[in-house]
Amino acid sequence: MADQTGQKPFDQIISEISTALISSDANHTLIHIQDALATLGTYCDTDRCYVFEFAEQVTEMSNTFEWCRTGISPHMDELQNLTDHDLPWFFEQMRTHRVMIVDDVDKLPDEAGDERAEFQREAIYSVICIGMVMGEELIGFVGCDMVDRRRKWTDIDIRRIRLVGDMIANTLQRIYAHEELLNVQRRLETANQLLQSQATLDGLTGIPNRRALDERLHTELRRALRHQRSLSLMMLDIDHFKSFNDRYGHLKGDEALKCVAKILQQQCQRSTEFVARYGGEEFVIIVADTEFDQVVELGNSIVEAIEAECISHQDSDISSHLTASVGLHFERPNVDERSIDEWVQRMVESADKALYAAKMSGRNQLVSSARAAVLSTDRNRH
Ligand SMILES: Nc1nc2c(ncn2[C@@H]2O[C@H](COP(=O)(O)OP(=O)(O)OP(=O)(O)O)[C@@H](O)[C@H]2O)c(=O)[nH]1
Repeated sequence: MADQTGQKPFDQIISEISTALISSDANHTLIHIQDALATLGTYCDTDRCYVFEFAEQVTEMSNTFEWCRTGISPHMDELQNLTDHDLPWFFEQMRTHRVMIVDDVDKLPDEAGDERAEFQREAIYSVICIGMVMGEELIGFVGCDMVDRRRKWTDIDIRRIRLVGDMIANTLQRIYAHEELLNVQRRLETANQLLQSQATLDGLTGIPNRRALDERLHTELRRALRHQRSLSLMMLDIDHFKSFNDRYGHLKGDEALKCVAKILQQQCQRSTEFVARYGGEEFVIIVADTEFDQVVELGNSIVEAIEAECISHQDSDISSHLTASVGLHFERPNVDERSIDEWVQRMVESADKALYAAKMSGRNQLVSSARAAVLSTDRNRH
């Protein structure tokens, strides 16, 4: 209800601002805090109203909101990061009593010399600061200044300032909680991304692992079936890697695996090509939508590039350098009653058989599944 001058009562306006604050977003929240200070300043007939927030366990403070009557100079910009070395008496008052009420700045005690000088610099005659408390913690204060005139602060002034202080403290608590929530959310997203990449990348070589391969193979098969395009799978296995490890040690073995992974990535840079570590000393290359001859060419150039890297392997009976064998399965999948899993299984088994044939027929070479079938028939014949 409005009074005789047509003004709404102070408590009613503050209650309206408080209601608006509860449902407002971050930007409007700041405007509503500013409105609350303006209402406080106007109703209490002060010259300046402001909020300071404490930091570093109430040893530092900054002016974060300020309202000034027309003609009164603002000081917010210069009142940042003030410490208890700058204003020791003031900090002590706030920490101990959580209020500071000064009717006459000239009558401040001797130990408040720094404070008196600061208030006089700002032409403040009377000042009042009421602490804002969150739980048990002093988080800041709401203050009012009288400029160029003295004033005896009344109980009504104190009640009004405290009311606005409580409302702002609750609002700041909500803002802090929201910011903290956003921070936690950001940290969770980063952790999730890391977990995701750790779950799909091989720890030693940094290339996709078997899990990633599985996903990609299913995706590529679906695409190949949909568009009636070819799909190839190459399984690569380092030759005599056990004897390499035995002669040069496991660490050198790890280095060799990293080197092979790097060669594979260099050789397979098209978007239709995908390289993964299958496990142990085995790697897999998926090649989508590429003709058989080109896939064979790519496979052969991988075999050559690995030997050309000249990683010494004195215990190999094929070459004095590390070599690898490749089994290739080329497929033009047709839509039939087979499930994707069955298609995947067929391709992997077939490439694996071809790899076995490559090993059996001398290593350091590529064998395709078609030739592997011929080789196995030959073997049966002998
Ligand atoms: N250094 C190292 N060695 C590995 C790793 N994973 C598997 N190996 C080794 O790879 C070797 C594979 O040996 P085998 O499966 O007997 O095959 P191979 O000696 O390569 O013989 P062929 O495949 O027939 O040419 C084993 O000695 C494994 O310990 C690894 O991450 N690091």
